[in-house]
Amino acid sequence: MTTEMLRGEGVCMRFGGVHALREVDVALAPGRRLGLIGPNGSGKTTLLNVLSGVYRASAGAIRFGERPIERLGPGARARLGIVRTFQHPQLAASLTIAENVRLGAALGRRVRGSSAAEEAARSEAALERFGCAAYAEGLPDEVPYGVRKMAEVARGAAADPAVLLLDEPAAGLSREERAELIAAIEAYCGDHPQVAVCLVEHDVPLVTALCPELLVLAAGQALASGPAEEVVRDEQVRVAYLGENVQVGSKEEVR
Ligand SMILES: Nc1ncnc2c1ncn2[C@@H]1O[C@H](COP(=O)(O)OP(=O)(O)OP(=O)(O)O)[C@@H](O)[C@H]1O
Repeated sequence: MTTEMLRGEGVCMRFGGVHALREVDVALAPGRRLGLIGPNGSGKTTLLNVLSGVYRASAGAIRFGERPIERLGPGARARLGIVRTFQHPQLAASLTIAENVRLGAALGRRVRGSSAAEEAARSEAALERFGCAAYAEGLPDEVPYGVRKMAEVARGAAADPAVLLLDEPAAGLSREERAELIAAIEAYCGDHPQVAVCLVEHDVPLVTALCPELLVLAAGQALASGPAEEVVRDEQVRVAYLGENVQVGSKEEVR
């Protein structure tokens, strides 16, 4: 089990004249559940991309434990156990849902040298947990959108990650599907207490039901971070993003 912390320090990302991230610090220690919130275009996806190696930061340091990993691409970072999911499922169209999830498990196998039997067990468990088992032999185009979204998370979970970065896994899901997803992520977290999870999500009651801590981005900058109850009361956060009536959610309320 990896016990390294993924850390971004002073992370900047520019796209031409757009400063998507400005001097953002983030630390994902083992077991941390961090909700990443903020207005549209505030830099949440960019931060996940920079942490997972999809983008190379314009400035700042990314470390995994003591090791600088800025130069590693997404594949190499995934092999270290830094795994991300995408808002729009990135499933291989020619592979079944089960085969897609097995790809995730195979990645975990390369990371940790686990056996083929362990890899198969992780795939089965992830398919079951994230409600995909009944659709396992379907192609992504043949299954409902909600199943594709769940399969995207299942594939990440099957990789046996040290750090799991989830980009809006609940976006576009029905109320029932969201409840199912929350229950599944919650159960996954309960069974994997060492995994650091960073969840990007606009629904604040949902994200705070799963994550006791929040990092708020606004215009690429960290506006606030800390315990969710404090962050949602923060005046700047309310003005920039939340408005007046947002409360933290409990797992029961969002079901
Ligand atoms: N590949 C890119 N090229 C140019 N600009 C980009 C690129 N990716 C992101 N941006 C810009 O960076 C800023 C942050 O975008 P990002 O997608 O990270 O925001 P976000 O907080 O995830 O938004 P949303 O909640 O809408 O998903 C935006 O101004 C966006 O247009």
